[in-house]
Amino acid sequence: MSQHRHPGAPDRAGAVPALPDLPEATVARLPEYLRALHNLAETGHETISSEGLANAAGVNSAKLRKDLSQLGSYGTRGVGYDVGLLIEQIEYVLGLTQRRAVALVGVGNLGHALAGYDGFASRGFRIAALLDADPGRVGEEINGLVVRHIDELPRVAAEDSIAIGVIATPATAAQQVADQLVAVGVTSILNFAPCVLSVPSGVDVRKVDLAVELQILSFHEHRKASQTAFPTAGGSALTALPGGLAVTESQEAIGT
Ligand SMILES: NC(=O)c1ccc[n+]([C@@H]2O[C@H](COP(=O)([O-])OP(=O)(O)OC[C@H]3O[C@@H](n4cnc5c(N)ncnc54)[C@H](O)[C@@H]3O)[C@@H](O)[C@H]2O)c1
Repeated sequence: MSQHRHPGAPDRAGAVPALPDLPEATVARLPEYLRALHNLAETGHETISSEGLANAAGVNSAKLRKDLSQLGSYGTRGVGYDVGLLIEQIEYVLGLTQRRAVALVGVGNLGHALAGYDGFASRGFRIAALLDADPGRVGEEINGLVVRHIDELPRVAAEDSIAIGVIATPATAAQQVADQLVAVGVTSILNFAPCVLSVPSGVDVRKVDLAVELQILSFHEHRKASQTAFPTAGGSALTALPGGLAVTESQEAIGT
């Protein structure tokens, strides 16, 4: 089967038909495919097999084929996927054909690191504004951008067509900042503060929490240690849980 354009690609008149409703897990893997494809393109690859792309992206090849088939991309038997075309298709689906302007609110330790990171531009994002409530930070220049006071958000949002707001304030201020972003029309928020935000329907919030990732790894470390610490005699080892519970090795300690 040959590769063809995504069914949701713009028609000749420029109208944008509805995109397919992709599973969240597929959407989460598309940026991994895109990163791998850009690396392949940079190293001179024009085509790539599904196995090759799956390896480069660190996913299972059957899953990759299923994900890409949902974009209308099947590759060509014996040849694989056209790297350039697939980049175009994924960038189209992810809405990366236009550079989206990002406002970063909270320019402390984390905000400084994010504002100074050059990698966003190559992935389709432009940090357009840095905002903070601390007058001591206002006026500071980072990576060519001057930190402005959060009170200027309405003007900044109008001038720079802010599409995405990034919150890097303490958790105590995050809800207020989210409300301010929503009030100026921002409908996508990336929240680094360790708290749950309440937003109206139609506003998408993604949360990044490295501590949660570490806790998940801690669980796996704990689980591996429990498996080696209690060798099985006759098939199933007993692991003590707080509260006098016990589970066999074959059960999950969390989520059963
Ligand atoms: N997600 C992660 O993995 C991760 C990692 C590190 C830190 N964090 C979180 O990121 C946030 C920032 O951490 P940090 O170490 O940079 O803190 P920080 O105290 O150095 O910086 C916070 C900044 O937010 C500003 N601020 C406070 N209230 C504000 C408001 N209402 N409007 C605009 N700006 C406001 C402060 O003036 C300050 O400059 C915290 O919530 C922290 O828990 C998350």
